[in-house]
This record gives sequence, C-alpha cells and structure tokens, in this order.
Amino acid sequence: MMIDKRLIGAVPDSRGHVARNVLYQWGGLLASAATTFAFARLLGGLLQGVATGADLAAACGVGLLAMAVRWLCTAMAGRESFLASRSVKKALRRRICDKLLRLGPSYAQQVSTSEVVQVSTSEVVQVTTEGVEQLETYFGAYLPQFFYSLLAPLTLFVLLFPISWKAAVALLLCVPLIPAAIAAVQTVAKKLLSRYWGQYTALGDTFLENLQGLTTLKIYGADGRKNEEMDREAEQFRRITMKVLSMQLNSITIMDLVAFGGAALGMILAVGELAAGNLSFAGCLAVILLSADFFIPMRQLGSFFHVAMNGMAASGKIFALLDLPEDPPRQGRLPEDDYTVCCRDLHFGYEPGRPVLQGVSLDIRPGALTAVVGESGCGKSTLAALLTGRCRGYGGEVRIGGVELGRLSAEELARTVTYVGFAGYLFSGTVAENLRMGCPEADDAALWRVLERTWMADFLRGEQGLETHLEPQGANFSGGQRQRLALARALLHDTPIYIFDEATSNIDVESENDIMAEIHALAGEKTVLLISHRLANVAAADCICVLEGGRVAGLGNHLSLLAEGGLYRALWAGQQQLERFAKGGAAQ
Ligand SMILES: Nc1ncnc2c1ncn2[C@@H]1O[C@H](COP(=O)(O)OP(=O)(O)OP(=O)(O)O)[C@@H](O)[C@H]1O
Repeated sequence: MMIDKRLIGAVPDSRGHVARNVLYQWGGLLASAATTFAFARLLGGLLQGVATGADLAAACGVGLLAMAVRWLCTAMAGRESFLASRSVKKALRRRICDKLLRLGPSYAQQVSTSEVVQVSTSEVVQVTTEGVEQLETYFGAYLPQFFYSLLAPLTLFVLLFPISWKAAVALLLCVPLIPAAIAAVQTVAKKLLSRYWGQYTALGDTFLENLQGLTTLKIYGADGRKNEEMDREAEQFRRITMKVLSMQLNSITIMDLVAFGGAALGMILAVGELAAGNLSFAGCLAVILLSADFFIPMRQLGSFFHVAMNGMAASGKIFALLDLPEDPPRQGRLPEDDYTVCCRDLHFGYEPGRPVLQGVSLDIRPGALTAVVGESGCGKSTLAALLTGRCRGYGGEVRIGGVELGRLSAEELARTVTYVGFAGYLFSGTVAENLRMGCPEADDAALWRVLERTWMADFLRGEQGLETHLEPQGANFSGGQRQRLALARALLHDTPIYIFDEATSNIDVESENDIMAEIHALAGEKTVLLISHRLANVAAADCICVLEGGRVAGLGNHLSLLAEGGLYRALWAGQQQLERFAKGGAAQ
C-alpha cells in the first residue's frame, strides 16, 4: 500500500537516505524507551522506599544521555529527510528535462496529441515544479515513516513482552487498525485526489492563459466575463479542496480514536495486572508510558499519508510524461554539399480524418528563392512546421540532400534549418546576448555586420550599441525593429536552409522592404523558403508554389502562374485592387 516501486526506483539515491532516516528514528525510540525504563524503575524504587542516591544518579545519567542521543537522532533524521527531498527534486526534474529534450521540437505536438496522457504544455510546467515538490514529502517524510511505523511497534513489543505479555500483545494487535482505517479511506481518497489534481492544473491553465491574453481581454471588454468563468472554476476548486480537507480531517479523527483507544486498552490491561499483583509498579508505569508510542508512528504516518497521496497523484502525471513514446535515435547525416529540399506526395494532419496537407510535391533548391502562397488555412505554416521538425508523423517523403527528414536528429535539423516566424522571440537582456543565441562564438564585428545587413546598426549606435537593453519579448522595441533583430540573429545562425514564415507580417512597409531585400539576397547563397500571404513579396521568387486546401494548385514563376490563370491570378488581382484602393485612400 502506497509503496510505489517505480517511484522509488526512479530515485535510487533516495533508498540510502530513507534507510538511514529510519535507523535514526529507531535510535531515538530506543533512547526514549531507555529513559522511560530508568525513571519507571526509579519511581518504583522510591515508592517502595528502596531507591538510593546512586539509583537517582543512574536514572538522571541515563536520562541525560538518552536526551542527547535522541536530539542527535532527530537532527540526523531531519538531515536525511532533507537529503532525500533534494535528491528527489534533482533526479525527477532532470529526468523530465531530459525527456523533453529527447522529445525534441515536436514535444508540444506529442504531449497534446497523446492518447495516454492529456498533459497540456502548461501542465508540464506545473507537474515539473509543484508536482515534484509534492513528491518531496513522499520521500522525505512518508517513506521513512512507513518503515519506522512498522519497526517501532515491533521493537516496543519485544521490550514490553517480558514485562506484561498481555498488554504487549493487545497493543501490537491494535496497531494494524490504523493502516486498515487508512486503506478504507484510500479508496475514496484516490478518486477525490485525482479529481482535485485535475481541477488544480486546469485552473492553473486558465489563469496562465487569461494572464497572457489580458491585454486582448481588456481591448474587447471580455475581462469581466473571463473573470466570472475563472470565479466559477475557482469555486469548483474551493469545493473540491474542502472535500479533500474534510476527508483528511475525518480520517485523522478515525485514526486518533484507534490510537487513543488502543493505548487506553494497553494501559487498562497493565493496571489490571498490577491490581492482580502480576506486575510491579515500575513495570506498569513503563507499559503506561510506552503504550502511546506503539501508535504515534502509525498515527504520524496517517498525517503524511494525505500529502503523500497528493504526490502520488502528481507522480501519475510525471510518469505519463516520462512514458511518452520516443522516436528511435536518428542517425541520418546530411551530405555537406546538397541542401535541396524535396517533398513528394506529402500528407499530414493534426487529427485523424482531418488532412491538412494532401499530396504536396515541391522542390526547394539552393541558390534560388522558393515561395509558398495560398489562402489562410491552406497549410503553409504546417509545411514549415514539418520542415523544421516541429510536427512529426507525415506521409510521403521529405528529403534534404536525399536524406529522409525523419532520419535526422533534432540537433542535426537545428544545425541545418533556421526558422523565422512572424514574431521571433526576444529575451530580456542585451542585444548582443540575443544575437549570440544564433552563434555564441560570434565576435562584436560579426554582430555589427548582421546588424548592418538588417538596417539596425544606425539605430543601435544611437542607443547603447550591442549593450542596448531589451525588455522581455523585446517590448521596448518596435515591431519592425524586433523583426530586424530576429532576422539578424537568424543570419548569424548561418545554416544552409532558411524558412521565413510571414516574417514581415504586421510590420511597417520600410522594415518589410528591408527584410524582403535581405531574404532575396540570402536566397542567392542558401536554400530559402518564403511563406507570405502578400503576393507582391513573392513576385520575384524563382519558384512559387500555390497551395489550395493542402494541395498544390499551381507551380511556376509569377508570370507563368499569372498566365495560367487559376487561384494565383485571382489572389494577385484581389491584392492589387486592395493595394490600389489603399494607396488611393492614402492619397486623398
Ligand atoms: N496545432 C494545430 N492543431 C490542430 N490543427 C491545426 C494546428 N495548426 C494548424 N491547424 C489547422 O491546420 C490547417 C492549416 O493551418 P496552417 O497554419 O498551416 O495554415 P496557413 O496556410 O499557414 O494559414 P495562415 O496563412 O492563416 O497562417 C488549418 O485548418 C488549421 O486549423
């Protein structure tokens, strides 16, 4: 019961700490028993008028020594408990992090689509932080207490048996009633705690999401509604928390009744023996003083039990995450000189029965600019996600330099492909720190070179140069400046393949033109895929792939596609009209 072999096996270091913790607690128990016997003997002697000064000195000596031993044992047990907690946190967090790294860039796809676990990405954060914290009690307090609560009554039984076997047997027989009460509660507790934990993480999810989207909620005046929804969720959580607490309190009351009832039974039996003249006063006193100790460890176990159960519920999520299937090691090596990307009959869907890409065939060649266009939702970003390894599990072929993409490890892919999305993430820190994420060994001159190429150098010279401070997500920079910096970082990364996915959407025209010019220049030396909804940006591309509903609806250059008619011409005509209209509006 409540001894999870897998959990213990997951932190092998903890076994030694738990064993030593039990040993120290046991040492403390022996010390208290020694004090009890010494003073019971002294009091017995005093009552009979046979106690001498030497008896008093001996009892005091034993008492003082036992106190010192007990203090030492308690301190050492506390230390072992701390060490066990520390090794648990370290080992489990390391295992979770390693697992996430092994899952690679497609980790988000895997955790959200797995059928066995339904762990959202923010739940992963909760499980890794608070879930592991909860397990700290399991290893630091519950496990040692579990073994100690078995050892302590047996030890006391052995000590009291020669004094009063009746009382000793009665006390020992009553002890298992406490775990029996715990087991009865456990069936209810397990379900309740799993619901409690589910609601707790769901509330955490909602809270985080609403906090992140607070600006949007304020803009649309939807914060009040969300607030009410969160209130409802919080109320549900409060209710289940109360249920858990009352279940815990009730079970504690039951355990107390068993513990005090059992101790009282032992005491009554001892007093009966004394009255019948079968037991000395000292013996009776020893039984009375030690009878509570039979139950205290088990009773203490009962209090840790609920926290440990909480940890066990969290461990379910942790193991579900650790059990996510991993791809076999990928050992494909790319040839040094061929970075052509070939897609053949590529199929992919996020959910079964809902295909997103349906037989896409496309070559993305080095030294030329290839563009993918199409209406919103046609699958452009999905294609980019597949090429960068963020989505796995496609049908058909994707080859880079003749090597199947599925054979490439996440590291190899990261060394080969750089992805620039519509909002490259900038971290709080300096410009130099952010840029060096692309190439840690780049010197200042190299940083300035890419900043020149992305037209950021002049602006930064007016600030603090490479030491200019960035707020989280680059909040103190304009959208255009953020994208230029993201592009500069991507250029520093210097990979043979680049994918730009709407890299210039939502920024000013000047920044858009500068970034587009750089992308076109880059296409002369690298393999570049440009995804853009704005056809004016791709008109000069060497090859344009038009996607429609996940299928290739046209392939060629701007002029040939216009001549062909079809979707491309319709999109082009629509956008030209809109741009003329916008210019006309601006001129008025
Ligand atoms: N993570 C996801 N889970 C489930 N479905 C998704 C996911 N991402 C995209 N889709 C679906 O896949 C389809 C293609 O989306 P995708 O983002 O590739 O389109 P897109 O052409 O890039 O659109 P846009 O131009 O608007 O960015 C859409 O129907 C979308 O709903």
